[in-house]
This record gives sequence, structure tokens and C-alpha cells, in this order.
Amino acid sequence: MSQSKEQKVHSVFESISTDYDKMNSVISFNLHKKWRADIMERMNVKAGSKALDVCCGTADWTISMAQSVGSKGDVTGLDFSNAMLSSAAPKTDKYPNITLVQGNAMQLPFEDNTFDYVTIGFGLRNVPDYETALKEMFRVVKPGGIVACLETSQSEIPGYRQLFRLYFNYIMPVFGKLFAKSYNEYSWLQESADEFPGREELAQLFKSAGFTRVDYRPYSGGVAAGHIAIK
Ligand SMILES: C[S@@+](CC[C@H](N)C(=O)[O-])C[C@H]1O[C@@H](n2cnc3c(N)ncnc32)[C@H](O)[C@@H]1O
Repeated sequence: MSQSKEQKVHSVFESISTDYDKMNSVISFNLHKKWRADIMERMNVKAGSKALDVCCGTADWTISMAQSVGSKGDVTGLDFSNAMLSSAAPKTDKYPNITLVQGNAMQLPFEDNTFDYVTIGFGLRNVPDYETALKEMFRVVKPGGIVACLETSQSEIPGYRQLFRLYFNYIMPVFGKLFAKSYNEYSWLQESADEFPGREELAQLFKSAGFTRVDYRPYSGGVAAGHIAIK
């Protein structure tokens, strides 16, 4: 029997967790840090807020949020991979305002209207149904609260898109093999990025999930995008 997308994604992240941070820097040339810094500036996070980081992985965005909400706020990092959460734990230890939770983005274990901010970084393209995950984030964020999403996107610059595809399809999995000894796992990143909608299409999905205001910005020629949506 073939694996479901959810099972496949789960086994990918269970197997690459210990190499994830190193590989993230290699394959994105560390650009993911700049993209996160930009979206954080746009979010203008208020101290004392309550935040959720969905698909938190090794918790880099969770930690940035914890620094911004400060000791009077709190941040929950949620991921379905125990191995990714185990890699996150030593990094989040010194932040008493972070709680790590194992759970599924498709069915968030929280009450409606709980959080001021919900973030999802390079997680949405991994879930079996983007709209269900967006609706779940809409449900748990408070009215007036912000959902912020960083994700790979489709560049609209002619030639650049093809170049990026070439990199993603052929070079990145080889980096995966060289640095993390896992060609198949890193080809999954290429497959999921290929299928993921462009930034306008993603903004429409946010609107179908219930958000009224959606603002987005392309990063690095549109290979990634940062969406900010208000409930
Ligand atoms: C590419 S990593 C991103 C991690 C982190 N947010 C970052 O920006 O580095 C994707 C993460 O999403 C998690 N994930 C994928 N599908 C999920 C789901 N349905 N529910 C919860 N976590 C999921 C994976 O376990 C993995 O840790």
C-alpha cells in the first residue's frame, strides 16, 4: 500500500531531524534567516502576547517569537514529529516562555480564539490539505490576531523560475546526499515546493479560509514568500 502524504512527510522529518538545522542553512544559503527577520518586522509583535508556531520543527521561529513576546508572553511550538521536537528541546530550554507540543496542524489541539499570533514556517506545503490547515489557524487565532506564513513560492521572473527548479530538482537533493546522507528525503522538498501555489493563489486560499486582509511579499526573486493575514 502506498504511503499517505502525511505518513511520508512524517517519516522524512523523523529521519532528517538531526541534520535539519545544518541543511537548512546549506540549501537556502542562510536566506531563511533574512526572510524570517523581515516578516517579524512586518508583524510588529507586541510584548506580552500569546503565540503559536505551527510545524515548529527545530524551533527557530518559536525562539524568535519568544524573544519578541518576552517573559510576560508565551509561545507554543507544535509539530507532529517527536524527532524534530527532540532537536528543538535543547535550543528552547533556556526560554521558560516556550512550551513544545506534539500535535497535528490539520487538527490543532487548542480552543477557538486562543492566540494573538500564529506562525507557520515552511510547514504549510507539507500538510495533506492546505485549506484545512489554514482554517485551523483561522479558528485558533483571536479576532484581530495575525497569522504569518513563510513558504517556498513560484517565481514569476522568466528564466529565474527554471533556474530555481533546476537547483531544487537536481542540486539540492545532491546537497542532501552529501551533507545529510539522504537523497530521497531532500527530493521530497523539491516535490512539495513544485506543487505549492504561487503567492497570489496562496493569498486566495487564506481568504477562502476566512481571513479578510492578506498581505504578501516575495523574497529573493519570488522563490519564497511571506504572507500576513488578519482575522
Ligand atoms: C521544513 S520543516 C520547518 C520547520 C520550521 N518551522 C522551520 O522553519 O525551520 C517542516 C516541519 O513541519 C512538520 N510537519 C509537517 N506536517 C505536519 C503536520 N501535519 N502537523 C504538524 N507538523 C507537521 C514537520 O515535522 C517539520 O518539522
